[in-house]
Amino acid sequence: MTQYVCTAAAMRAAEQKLFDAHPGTDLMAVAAGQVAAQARGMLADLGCGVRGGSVLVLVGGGNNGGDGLLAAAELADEGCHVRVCPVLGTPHAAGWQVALRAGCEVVTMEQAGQVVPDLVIDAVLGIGGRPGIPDDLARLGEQLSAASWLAVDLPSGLDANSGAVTTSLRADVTVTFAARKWCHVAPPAAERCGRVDVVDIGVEPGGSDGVPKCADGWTSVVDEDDLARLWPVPGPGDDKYSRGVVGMDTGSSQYPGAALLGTLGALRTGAGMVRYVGPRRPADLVLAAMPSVVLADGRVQAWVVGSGWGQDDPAANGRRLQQRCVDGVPMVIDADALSLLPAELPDGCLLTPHAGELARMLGVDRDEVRENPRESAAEAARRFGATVLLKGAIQWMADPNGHVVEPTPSEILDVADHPGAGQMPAGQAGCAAALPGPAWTGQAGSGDVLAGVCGTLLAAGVSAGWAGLLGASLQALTACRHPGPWSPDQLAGFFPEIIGACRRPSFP
Ligand SMILES: NC(=O)C1=CN([C@@H]2O[C@H](COP(=O)(O)OP(=O)(O)OC[C@H]3O[C@@H](n4cnc5c(N)ncnc54)[C@H](O)[C@@H]3O)[C@@H](O)[C@H]2O)[C@@H](O)CC1
Repeated sequence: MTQYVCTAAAMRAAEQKLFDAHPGTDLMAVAAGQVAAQARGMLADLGCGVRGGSVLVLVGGGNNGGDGLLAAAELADEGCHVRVCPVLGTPHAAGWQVALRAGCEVVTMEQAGQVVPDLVIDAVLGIGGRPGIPDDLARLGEQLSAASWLAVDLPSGLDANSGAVTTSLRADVTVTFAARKWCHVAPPAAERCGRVDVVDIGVEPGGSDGVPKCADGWTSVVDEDDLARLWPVPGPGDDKYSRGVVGMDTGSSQYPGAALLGTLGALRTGAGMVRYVGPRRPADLVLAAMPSVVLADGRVQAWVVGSGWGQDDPAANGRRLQQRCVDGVPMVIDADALSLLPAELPDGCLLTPHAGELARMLGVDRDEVRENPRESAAEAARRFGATVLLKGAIQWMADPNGHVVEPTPSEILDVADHPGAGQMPAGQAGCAAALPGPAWTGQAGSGDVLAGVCGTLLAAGVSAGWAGLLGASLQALTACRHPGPWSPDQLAGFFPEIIGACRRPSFP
């Protein structure tokens, strides 16, 4: 099911809403109970159990430390040998008293580094943490690396609102509250979180009106289950036409590689047929590399245009784009075609700019797009009347109405998975994010491949919004499964394996 990812501010607002509705709620006690439950499970998995186990709780000066102290007290009450170690600021006063009363032993950082416990609970910094940790804490983390680590809310030092990393602790398991934060899903931070368990503490996702909206910091982020559920798979009655014919009008004599990469993206993700209609040089290369590609013009269910056109002859590019608009089928409009958009596009088009291209489309500075990616994508979608997938570390999809209301998980579940999979419910405008991938995918040619993948999805009848989200998520997931500097064409070579595996019922 599509997951919601929230910002730290959104989480605080949701907590506040709960406090306003139910004054006096002791959320920290509930959160601590969940932390203690996780610790019990981890100690059982380690074979020592709570009574025979040893736990070290690293405690910060805020509420995250308070969670850790109350969890420490619960475990000590149950006979666990618990040491608490204040590492930053002054510990939460009430939590400290409770932990001491329960018999927790207080140790300094130096003492903590001398004995490796079964389990370390990292309750130093949570959503209130600024990125990075002091050197002595990083050293302690290394000294105790042989222990199992449980992070409360997030490994200390990560930024709740991004996948960026500086110095941080690492966890085998992270227990977080109500919803994932960006550091739990976006690499490379996500790799430091271990397994992330989202637990219910009574805080409901959503802003003041109870609806989880991008504008309030709640984003639907595609996950592997969505890929498994929504990727179009041919049935026994399908043929190449019903699966979808993708027309590629990409590449140029100067940039023939874009034609090859996009066509590869389309072929490796299930297009029934790919027609390539670009210039002679790329056409020869495409056919030599992919003999199933048809070079003749003809009926298509979606066009992919713009990748590798070059910018030498905008007038010719404009005519090229116009020619493809005439068919009236959905199009993926990429790269050099993005600056030439006509006043009216066919229904169901997907624009795939990166930040620089989106800045040019909107006539704003690139930094403005970088600082407000979601809003910029929404503005472009509204202005150009097409769905926008803004490429980057977090890939935002915005629908043409420029609204930021999202399909709810139940609405997503209702869609048939082929064809027409993932149609957004009528009247619902969407803004959501693709599953984030590693930074390795930020390389020349990735966008060309992605355009072809999205072309296959559009041709299969998937809506533009979901085509962008699923295409970008497939590329991210493939790069996660094959970490390292694989080139875009090599990653495209793994697409069939990833799609095949995720469609298997046993896929986790
Ligand atoms: N608001 C609530 O009622 C709830 C909060 N909960 C917990 O509270 C946490 C948030 O608590 P806080 O807002 O107190 O924030 P944190 O406990 O995450 O940290 C805030 C404290 O750390 C200091 N600090 C931040 N970054 C630092 C850095 N890089 N180096 C040194 N010091 C740094 C700040 O000055 C502040 O004193 C959540 O992550 C969660 O664990 C849970 O108990 C659920 C309920």
